[in-house]
Amino acid sequence: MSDFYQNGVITNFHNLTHRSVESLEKEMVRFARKRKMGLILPSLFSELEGPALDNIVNELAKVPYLEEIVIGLDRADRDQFLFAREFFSRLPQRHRILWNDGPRLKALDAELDKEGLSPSQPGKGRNVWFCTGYTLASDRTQCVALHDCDIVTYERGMLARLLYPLANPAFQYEFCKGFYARVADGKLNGRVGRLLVGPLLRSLQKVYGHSEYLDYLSSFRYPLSGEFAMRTHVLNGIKIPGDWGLEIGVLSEIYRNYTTRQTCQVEIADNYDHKHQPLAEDDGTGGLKRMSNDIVQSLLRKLATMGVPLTSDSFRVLKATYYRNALDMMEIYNHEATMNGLKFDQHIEEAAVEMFTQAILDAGQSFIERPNEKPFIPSWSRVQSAFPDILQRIYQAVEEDNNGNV
Ligand SMILES: O=C(O)[C@H](O)COP(=O)(O)O
Repeated sequence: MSDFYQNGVITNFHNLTHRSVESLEKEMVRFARKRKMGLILPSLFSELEGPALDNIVNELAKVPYLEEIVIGLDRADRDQFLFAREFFSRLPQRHRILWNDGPRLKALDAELDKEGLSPSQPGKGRNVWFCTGYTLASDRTQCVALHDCDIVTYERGMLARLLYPLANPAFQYEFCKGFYARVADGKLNGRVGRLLVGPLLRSLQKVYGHSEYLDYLSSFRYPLSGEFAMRTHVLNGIKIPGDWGLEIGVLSEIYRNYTTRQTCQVEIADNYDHKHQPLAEDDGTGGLKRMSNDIVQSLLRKLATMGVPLTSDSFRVLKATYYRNALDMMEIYNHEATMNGLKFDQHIEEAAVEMFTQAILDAGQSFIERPNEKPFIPSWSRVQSAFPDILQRIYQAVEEDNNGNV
């Protein structure tokens, strides 16, 4: 059983009673009469061939309260898209697949690009962005959740818990973030969350001074979790980074647009495991090195927008402060692992910290050299002012891809 600690910044929902999924779903079905619910699944075609997604789809097929499922499919050719249509056809809920690499969506993307409104670099952020556009166009839901497709420990109670705070009409929340402990195979996982983001947030406060924004980010127990949910109208006004800074970027946008009383986090699972990426970029996706660089850049760019003066000298101080903090945290995790009878490999952990230290310097350097690079993807409200019919056209393209000839 979890504790019932509240940090005083945002609301924390814990799993105190291990309430059954059936009991939660019964209530969710009732809520769905007033607040219809959707789900966005950003996916790579390769995930359709992996072990996790098959189980996720089987679990989702049993969910009785979902109005719509929007699947963003990246890196799929025509045959793979047709395979995906078949793969997801067992879902009884209304569902649509966005074939991001297909000719219809690519043509729309090219039009947006001419106005500088396209999320140029491919990645999860871009995939999610198009799915949010479709969700707004479809206009069938009042709240929408999002989760990754590589969760090997998925069970549908995670989704019910994630959506509950938004679905309950008696609650005032606009945004909800999932948290859990990433413990699997007898060890602590979540290397970037544990060894980069946690100590970096503390170090930023030390180097640049106290900030309510950093307090807010630090109050999330798993700021990098890919599981979050919001009221659908929130999607209109948020600008997200197109890369691995997506999760932190979304938290920052929520901070800018809503009060902390409208923000909550919920414990969604007892244990969680997912696909692990290598530290360095030897698998073509950039590994944790690219991920950490994107995350640090997203944080730095946000701090700059808040008037924090970022200089090369301060990055060197930040690097040294982070390194000390990270080693201290590592020792704490070592003790945590030992007491819980888990393995702890100090060499692997320290190698990760060294890589993250370099990522901080590299991200700082990129920020100084190219302050305008990696801009946020524009909000849908801006895109609609340039292309008033864009949402209908995305909707139409997706309908044709899903129901017609491709
Ligand atoms: O959450 C994280 O820190 C990253 O996604 C890496 O996770 P992993 O260490 O569990 O692979």
